[in-house]
Amino acid sequence: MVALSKVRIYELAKETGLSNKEVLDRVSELGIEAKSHSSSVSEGDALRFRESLGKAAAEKEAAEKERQRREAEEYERAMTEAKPKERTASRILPPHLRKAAQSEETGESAAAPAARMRPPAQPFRPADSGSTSVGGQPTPAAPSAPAGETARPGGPPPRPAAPPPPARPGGAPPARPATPPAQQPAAAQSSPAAPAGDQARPAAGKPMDPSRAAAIARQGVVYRPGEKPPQQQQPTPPQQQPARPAQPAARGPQDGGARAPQQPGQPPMGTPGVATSGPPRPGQPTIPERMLRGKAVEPVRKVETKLPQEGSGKRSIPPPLKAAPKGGPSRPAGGPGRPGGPGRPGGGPAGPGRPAGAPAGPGRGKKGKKRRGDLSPQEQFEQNNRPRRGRRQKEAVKAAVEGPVDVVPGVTVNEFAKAIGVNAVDIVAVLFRMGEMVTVTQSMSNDLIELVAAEMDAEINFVDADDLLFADYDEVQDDPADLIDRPPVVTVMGHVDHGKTLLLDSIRNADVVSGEAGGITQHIGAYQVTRDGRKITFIDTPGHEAFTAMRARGASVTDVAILVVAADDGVKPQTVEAIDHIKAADVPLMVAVNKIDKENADPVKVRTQLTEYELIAEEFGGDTTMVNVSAKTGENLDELLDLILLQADVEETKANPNRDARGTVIEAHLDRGRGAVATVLVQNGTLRVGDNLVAGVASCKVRAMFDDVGERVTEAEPSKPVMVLGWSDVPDAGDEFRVVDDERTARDIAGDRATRARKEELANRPRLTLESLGDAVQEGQLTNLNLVVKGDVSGTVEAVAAEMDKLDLEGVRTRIVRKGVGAVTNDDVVLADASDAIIIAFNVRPEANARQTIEETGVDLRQYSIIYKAIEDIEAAVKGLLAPTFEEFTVGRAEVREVFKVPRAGFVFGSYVTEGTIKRNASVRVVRDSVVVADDTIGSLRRFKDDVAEVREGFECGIGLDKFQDIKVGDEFEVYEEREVARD
Ligand SMILES: Nc1nc2c(ncn2[C@@H]2O[C@H](COP(=O)(O)OP(=O)(O)OP(=O)(O)O)[C@@H](O)[C@H]2O)c(=O)[nH]1
Repeated sequence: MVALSKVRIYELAKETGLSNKEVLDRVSELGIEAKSHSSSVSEGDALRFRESLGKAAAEKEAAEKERQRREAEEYERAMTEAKPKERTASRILPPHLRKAAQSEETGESAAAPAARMRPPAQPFRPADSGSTSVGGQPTPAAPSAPAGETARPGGPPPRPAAPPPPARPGGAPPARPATPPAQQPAAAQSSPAAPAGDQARPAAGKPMDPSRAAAIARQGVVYRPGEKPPQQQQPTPPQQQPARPAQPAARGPQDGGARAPQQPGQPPMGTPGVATSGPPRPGQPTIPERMLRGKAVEPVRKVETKLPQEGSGKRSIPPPLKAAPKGGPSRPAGGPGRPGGPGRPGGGPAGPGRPAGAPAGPGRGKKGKKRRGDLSPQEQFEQNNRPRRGRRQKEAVKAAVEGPVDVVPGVTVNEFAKAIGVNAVDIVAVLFRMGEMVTVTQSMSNDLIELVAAEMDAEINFVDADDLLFADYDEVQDDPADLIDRPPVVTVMGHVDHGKTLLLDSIRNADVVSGEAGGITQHIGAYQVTRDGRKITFIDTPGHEAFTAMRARGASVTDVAILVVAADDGVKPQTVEAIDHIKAADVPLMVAVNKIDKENADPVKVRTQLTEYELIAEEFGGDTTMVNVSAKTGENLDELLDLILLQADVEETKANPNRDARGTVIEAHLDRGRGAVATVLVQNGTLRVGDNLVAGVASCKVRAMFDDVGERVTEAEPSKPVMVLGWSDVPDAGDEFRVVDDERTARDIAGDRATRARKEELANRPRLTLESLGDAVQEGQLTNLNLVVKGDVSGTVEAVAAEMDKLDLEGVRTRIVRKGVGAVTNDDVVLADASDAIIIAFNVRPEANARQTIEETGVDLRQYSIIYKAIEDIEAAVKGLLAPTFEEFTVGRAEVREVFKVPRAGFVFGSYVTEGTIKRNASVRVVRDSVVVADDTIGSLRRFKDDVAEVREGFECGIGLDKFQDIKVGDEFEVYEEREVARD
């Protein structure tokens, strides 16, 4: 501490990085008298002033350090424990995606990514005011100055209360030795000497991403409001370094994690070559950045190689460097692995790059070292942040899973990403480039899945969910010894009134009359008759509609199709349709030429007509069995049955009764007394009472079974139709039923299917939107326009509701199904979905879960801030004249984590991009607690010290707004743009 009796204002300004005016204002607030920059205050007052700045920052930093330390540990542990692929997937998930992932994974794996998102071991250092840095003379760093020497730049001695070197910048005011620019490089170098551990402990107590604020602050981009950091020097922006820092090396510190602590006397911004141990520089990717870059192809390897650095600050300290080979231009030693190294040669010729002989930091990929070494930091930064195209994209988006991947149609982006071993964010990015805005929880169409797969070189097979579910069952081949003949299953089809029903009845009645079956005939959708001791199963719903409906559901139960053609009527349109369906199903066909008892019957003509459809009777030399019958008299019905059995012999209809049953629901209905009942046809295995079934979205524990004559049975062998009781719900005809292990499994599977079915239905259901209003009105489909109105204040809501009521919409009546104050809630969306309503939101936004439901349901949410605009839109929409061909799209969201005040530049809001992309000059709304509080433009966008055009999801940035400055931590920036949309 240097005791000074008097300190001038300008000295304090220089020391703290504030402008003279700001210092004056502050001392004035503290009741200290000072008129101008040359006024002096007592050392005691100066100390009060410094403390007023540094106290809060110091406490904050301490907390931040502790948190980051924990995160760094967690990160390392996670990286060590996690399997490569898991790491790949989770690491790069931003917080809001991590949350989704957490629901699917273990708490630990979900937590790991969180830690990974922040650069570890970065104590928060309030940015230096920049007064020195901005104008900082790019003094070449003392090339090979010994660490010790460099550590203490010759600059002015630290201020009295200066904290120990490594410690807190933002901390005590005294902490800042106002190091003259020229000496700062040396100061920075001192940092390597500091215990790596210190640095490795991330700072931060900020509940919200302190590392980000720290990173930004360290870069001298922004400052904490009201907490002017003590004279913390800014790391030199790479681009200002005389000698280009070798990027890979420059990244070392970060990668390594255990950074050399930053000395109070850190090099000022602008000082070339500084930054070795300092915060990440523009060109230096933060950990999340690196993760993103490395993710898809070799994410694990990349990170793993860096990890050692991170934690190796202590275990692999390379020997101090005298001089980097080739005078390594500013290869910042800062790597954790070289705490003792002469930190940074500020670009000096003898920059202590990698210690001689020291192995290249594991964190430096070959590529980085070779290809990026010649890039300036700025170039490298741009390369890091540019949209993934070309080589980088190619690397980044390749599927990590080799070989074909089974994909169930309708998978979400998250699920698909997991399946092919990439990060969901990559898929979102790929789709974004294709012009598709999707979120990770959204389902992908098959087309999109194929496109993404092609883009990422993933080989995929579309599979049915059930195929996967019951793959084990299906893989078990029946032992031929277990196979027995099963009754053929017959379906009757033909033109209307040609006698299908009578034929079925006659066959059955003949059978009943024959006494081969007892009990009272029950129409359960199918029945069995016996002929010469062999059974035949008839589906007793005639006509090809049922046959087709079943086929449409994937059911294939028919072994033989009987085409009924009335001999007195010949081939008719539905005869032809039936032929087509039977052929399409590739089912053996027999023709029953019916009504031969009638006088005008002409069976030969029928045969002749059928030849046109490639059905040549055997007696004509063809291979189609045709029998003349009379359903009325029963003539030749026995022959028909015999021929059916013959056909079955040819087809070899066999099954294995010694396994769990599977089959098809023939029909089902809700019975008043017995609940849901379904007739099922067992196609393989044996169904027993007590079995647990799942069919479509229904599950069943078989309570009881009845056969086609009403007899209670305890089991049903192959081809036996039985009515089953015990269903949770009414399954659909054509649903396949399977036996599963237990009731819970059955319920779960059915529930999953129901959810999936609902999603599919919603995805395919045309939603009422303002764009589709006109058409709906014109088609007479819409007479009531339901609206849900939400607003920020009740006055607005009432005004909107009143205006909507007054709308003259040409016969369409508006009906406000709900109005209220506050954010659009999930329930609002559910209500809108159920009532096919459009949501009008005035200055309010949907809550997170509501947003998700909107995505899932497709409910149209319209956000307005001007009432007449809403009225105009709805009026125009009803008239089918909705003019705007532009629609507003939210392109990104960012959460404000820190607010900084930059002298002469206003406020900068340290933010984390939670979704999409934040773009400079883009329109932005400030949303606070789901309420829009401002509409503005992004005036500045920075990554560290660099102005950038855009910042993507998962990255931190500093955002400046053109007008609105009253931003609070926790506010959300909703960046939007208007895009031309195709009108239906
Ligand atoms: N004479 C005679 N009449 C028959 C014969 N088969 C059916 N019919 C009569 O033809 C009419 C239609 O018979 P259905 O069995 O209802 O014909 P369908 O094909 O089931 O008719 P849809 O159910 O409307 O498609 C009835 O009046 C039957 O009595 C037959 O072999 N001889």
